[in-house]
Amino acid sequence: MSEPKIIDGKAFAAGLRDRIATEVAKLKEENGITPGLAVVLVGEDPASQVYVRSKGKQTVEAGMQSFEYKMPETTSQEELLAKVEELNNDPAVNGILVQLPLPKQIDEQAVLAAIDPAKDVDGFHTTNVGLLGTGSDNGLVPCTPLGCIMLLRDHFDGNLSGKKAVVIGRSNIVGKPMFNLLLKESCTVTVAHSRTQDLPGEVRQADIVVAAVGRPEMVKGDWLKDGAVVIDVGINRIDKPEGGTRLVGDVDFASACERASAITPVPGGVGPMTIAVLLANTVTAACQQNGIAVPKL
Ligand SMILES: Nc1nc(=O)c2c([nH]1)NC[C@@H]1CN(c3ccc(C(=O)N[C@@H](CCC(=O)O)C(=O)O)cc3)C=[N+]21
Repeated sequence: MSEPKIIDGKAFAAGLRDRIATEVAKLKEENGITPGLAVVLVGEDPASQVYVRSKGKQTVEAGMQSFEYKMPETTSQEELLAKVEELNNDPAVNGILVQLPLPKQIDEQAVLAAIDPAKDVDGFHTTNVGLLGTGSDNGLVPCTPLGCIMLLRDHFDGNLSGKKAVVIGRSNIVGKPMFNLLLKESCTVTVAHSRTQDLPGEVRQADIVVAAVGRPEMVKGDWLKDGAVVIDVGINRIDKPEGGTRLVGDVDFASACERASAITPVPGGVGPMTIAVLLANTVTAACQQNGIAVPKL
């Protein structure tokens, strides 16, 4: 194989944000609506604070309103549910994201269930999960998997039909919605996980490999079929031998480059797409709430 194409998620996300900004300007001008996104962060996790800050910055850059709520690590479930209820009832808020994971005294499912499905820009509410699972176009779709699909559609000029895809990982946040989205694109989809018997053998069949296991550099290049397209969802911070840390994906990038025809890097691949799609979902939510046709982004 020659060198693979590096799928530049960072550049794609920048283009997507430009298209979002154009749509937001139109919504303001033609409908008098400024979409608003509320992000709730419970606790002090430094990585989460970084993401929340970039979400806020990019929301404002796209011309939307950003509301940020920082709550202490000791917040009770009752207090967080009260905040969610307040945001559900706030007409300036079109999208609500409660940053995960939550502290252990809080039941994550109870909080996700409390978010108004129409404002659920993460797409984690069972109503939206069900809409995606039944092939509906009316729900809100989780940001990271939708970002992966956008990169794949772009790479394959919109046609994924009949491709064999393997999704590694079965989380509610990435693996399961990714399965549903690939199925909707008429791929033949296998979901592999920690109990899969012959993971390299499953991966070897795939035209498209989506790795979302959270294990640094687990997927090796010699598992891949020649010419496979690799989407690496992992973001793992590992120690460098010479000191300091670096980010790596769930795929061993160097060896994967010897087999893949295209691959997303880490950083600069799927990660930047996640926030750009969150902004897109906020526009979608604002349009759906106001009976306006959802723009194609
Ligand atoms: N309810 C909820 N929804 C989320 O969408 C959500 C969440 N909780 N909790 C935390 C994770 C993490 N997350 C990322 C967003 C952007 C990058 C990103 O932009 N990464 C860049 C830079 C990475 C870096 O330098 O740290 C990259 O991969 O190139 C990564 C990770 C959203 N999350």
